[in-house]
Parts: sequence; C-alpha cells; structure tokens
Amino acid sequence: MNPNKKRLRRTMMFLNAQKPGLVKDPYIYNPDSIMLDLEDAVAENQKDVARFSLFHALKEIDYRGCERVVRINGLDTAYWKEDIRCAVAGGCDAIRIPKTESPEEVRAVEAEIAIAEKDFNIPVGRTLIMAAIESARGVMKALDVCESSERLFGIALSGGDYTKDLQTRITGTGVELMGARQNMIIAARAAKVQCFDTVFTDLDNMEGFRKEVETIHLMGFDGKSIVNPRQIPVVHDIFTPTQKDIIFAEKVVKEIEEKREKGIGVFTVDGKMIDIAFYDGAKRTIELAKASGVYKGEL
Ligand SMILES: CC(=O)SCCNC(=O)CCNC(=O)[C@H](O)C(C)(C)COP(=O)(O)OP(=O)(O)OC[C@H]1O[C@@H](n2cnc3c(N)ncnc32)[C@H](O)[C@@H]1OP(=O)(O)O
Ligand SMILES: O=C([O-])CC(=O)C(=O)O
Ligand SMILES: [Mg+2]
Repeated sequence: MNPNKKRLRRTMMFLNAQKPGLVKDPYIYNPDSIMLDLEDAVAENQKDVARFSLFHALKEIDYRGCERVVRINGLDTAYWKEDIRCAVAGGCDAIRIPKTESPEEVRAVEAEIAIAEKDFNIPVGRTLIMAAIESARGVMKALDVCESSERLFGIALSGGDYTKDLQTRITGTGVELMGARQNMIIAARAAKVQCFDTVFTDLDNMEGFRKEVETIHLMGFDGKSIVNPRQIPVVHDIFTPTQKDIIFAEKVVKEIEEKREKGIGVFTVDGKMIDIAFYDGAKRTIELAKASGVYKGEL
C-alpha cells in the first residue's frame, strides 16, 4: 500500500492554479495539503493557461512536504485527460476528481494516471486519487466509489454543487448537509478510507466556521476542504488532540496492556470505565498526536 494513503489531512486548501500569488508559497500557512484547482476557480477561457502554470509550479516550487493535490476538470469536459497528464508529469501527489457519481469514473481516471505515470517515468502507483461527491446520485453511490480503486485515499463532500442538486442552498445551519455528511462518513469508514467535509465560504463568519468544524470533527471526519489560510488555525486547533486527551489515551493504552497480563478485562481510568473496546481509539489519538507533531510521550 502507498504509505501516503493514510497521511494527516486536517486541512486541504484550495487555490486557483493560475494565480501566481497563491501558487508560489501556500506552504507558509502550514496546511496539510493544498489543492491546486483547474476546475471551477478557473474561467473557461483560462483552462490552458492554468494547466501550463500548474505544470511549472509542480516542477519548480518546493512545497516543503505539503501534499499537492490537483483538482481536474470533470469527466464530461474536454480537459480532464490533459489535466491528468500535466499534473502527473509535474509530479503531483494526488488527483481530486470533481462531481464523482460512480466507481467507473474513478477507474477511468486511474487508467489515465497509469498511462501518464508510464509516459513520464513516475513510479507506478505513486499518484493517489480522491473523489469529490457533489450530487444526490454521488451520495447514494458513496460506498461503491470508496471501494473503486486501490489508489483512492478518500472522499470529500462538495456542498455547493450538492445543495444545488438537492434544490436547496447552504444555510449555515448544516441542516441541508446532514444526510450527505452522515452517509459519506459511514461509507468511508466501512471502506477504511478518509472522509473530508466541504468548504465554508462565509469568510468573515469565524464563529460559524468554528461551530461547523466542531460538528464535523465530532461526526468523525478526517478534515475539511478550506478556501483561505485564516481558516487553518481553527481546523488544526479542533483536529489536533489536546495534551489532556493525549495523557488520558496513554493511560488507557498502558492500563489495558498491563491489566491484560493480569487477566483483568474491565477497570477504571480517572473514574471512567475502560475495557478492550477503548484500545483502538486511544491508539488513534496517539497516532494523530504524533502525526500532528504534538506528542511528547514514549508510546
Ligand atoms: C466552491 C468551490 O469550488 S471552492 C474551490 C475553488 N475556490 C478557490 O480555489 C478559492 C481559494 N481562495 C481564494 O482564492 C481567496 O482566499 C479568496 C478569493 C476567496 C479571498 O481572497 P482575499 O480576499 O484576497 O483573501 P485574504 O485577504 O484573506 O488573503 C490574505 C492572504 O492570503 C493569501 N491567500 C488567500 N487565499 C489563499 C489560498 N486559497 N491559498 C493560498 N494563499 C491564499 C492571499 O494571497 C493573501 O496573501 P498576501 O497577504 O501575501 O497578499
Ligand atoms: O469541494 C468543495 O467543497 C467545493 C465545491 O466544489 C463545491 O462546494 O461544490
Ligand atoms: Mg463543486
């Protein structure tokens, strides 16, 4: 398995692949991933310019460990195959498919990536895939999409197009996204891939943004698509385990391992009942803390 499939992706920041001011140094804000957009942020008559700029950015800029995902144009356009060739030739880490509705679409993208990897001497299997789900049909097909390719590391809800398809709109309450979010996170967990929430475009409403991030964190999402650097600290704050969480998780792991030796299955830690069912969750907290650079312990 490509080890990058499970990497930390709390923040995946969109930027227009054609704007030099955005493309040149987004890593200074420390997002976990950037998503260089060739799709909706790029005007129809600028598609070739954006692709050209994308290729040179990928080739020439050192993004300092920040994952580089490219959002290609939809499979119903004339652009997507050339988008993939330029992105793969430039050495991108992953392709984001917009408006995904079926596993066949993911497999079509996978086939083009494989051809491009061969043509441009990129190690076969290096380029990963994520699928954005932006319609009612896509939500209903989420599990099939999650299981469509060994290269696919996750799915992402795209709320703007999704609410249009549902004949509603983004309200800020989350009520219109409830079913899609729940269905997608369940599908992703069933298939053991990651799941990301949609962008929040009301940039000055930081209180509403924080509430939304808290909600999707509790629902089990791995992270969020974002559109602006000022959204990064909020997401990282909520998605990074606190020292209190980490210390409790360490106690749980150590106690379960010690008590197991002594033949004890159920006991308390800090007044909370603990048994083997809590082991994987505690381990996951520690792994997340390590990946986020905040772990100081020895486990
Ligand atoms: C529904 C969809 O399809 S969403 C996906 C497509 N959308 C996008 O890609 C949009 C990405 N975001 C942006 O282009 C911008 O953030 C906008 C247009 C929304 C707002 O732009 P601004 O009002 O200029 O933002 P703001 O004033 O907060 O910018 C502050 C700094 O952050 C930089 N910045 C803003 N957004 C980004 C970004 N997404 N990536 C990298 N840098 C960014 C700006 O260049 C500016 O840098 P500077 O101080 O060196 O000049
Ligand atoms: O992926 C996202 O969140 C942005 C997007 O395309 C949409 O909302 O339609
Ligand atoms: Mg969209």
